[in-house]
Amino acid sequence: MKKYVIIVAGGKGLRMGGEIPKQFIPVKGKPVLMRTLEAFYAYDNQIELIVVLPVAQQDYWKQLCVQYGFTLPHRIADGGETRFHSVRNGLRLVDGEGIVGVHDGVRPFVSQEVIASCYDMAALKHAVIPVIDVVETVRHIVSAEDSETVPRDCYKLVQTPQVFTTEVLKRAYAQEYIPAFTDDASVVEALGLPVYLVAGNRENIKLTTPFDLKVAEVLI
Ligand SMILES: Nc1ccn([C@@H]2O[C@H](COP(=O)(O)OP(=O)(O)OP(=O)(O)O)[C@@H](O)[C@H]2O)c(=O)n1
Ligand SMILES: C[C@](O)(CO)[C@H](O)COP(=O)(O)O
Repeated sequence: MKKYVIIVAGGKGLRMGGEIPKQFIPVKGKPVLMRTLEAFYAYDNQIELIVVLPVAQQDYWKQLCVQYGFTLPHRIADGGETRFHSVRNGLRLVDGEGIVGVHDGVRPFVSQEVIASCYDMAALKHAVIPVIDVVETVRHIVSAEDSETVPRDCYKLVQTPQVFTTEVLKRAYAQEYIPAFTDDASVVEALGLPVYLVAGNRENIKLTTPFDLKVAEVLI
């Protein structure tokens, strides 16, 4: 079955701050986004790579590709107002039937095992996401004076790639946007469909703050 991945890199990176958008920051000498694309190409060199970037950054990305000799074939879609809108723009370039993953451009440390298990299970279950255990105690906060410990086994941390049959993801993204759509699973669930969980890898962090960049330098 044909495979696609939509790599979303259309955000503003406000929590990271800095001069360069976080997806272009070099980690051990190579921009994060290139490392992310390479992870999917290493999994399957026939996978169709779709990169979502703000219109204003697309020329810069093309320059970086020349500068770094980056030649993996990929198509570019325009970033949108939210992650939801960026995914929807990327999905417009998915033209056939198959399996489509959505992955954050700023998660370069996804393992080959996790990519493979998400795509393998998606063919059977239609909607699959990787999750990891919560490793600290969790409190539910009502107010500064009113909070309580909750059972952490009832919660998981959600990663990407989130992988679906193309039919399911296209139907999901035809819905109206609501702010509760923070990932692709939440969009698919709004159709009333179940989402299947597989084990993620703990290194698959989302580079969100400057602290994460320090961790990234030691993960390579
Ligand atoms: N309009 C948007 C917003 C987010 N993303 C992408 O979704 C992923 C996860 O989002 P996050 O890490 O929260 O990125 P930003 O929205 O850029 O960060 P911030 O909230 O700090 O501005 C990132 O790869 C980001 O580029 C996107 O493609 N389009
Ligand atoms: C999609 C996601 O990476 C799953 O963990 C995450 O929700 C995106 O980050 P955001 O902070 O919600 O934009």
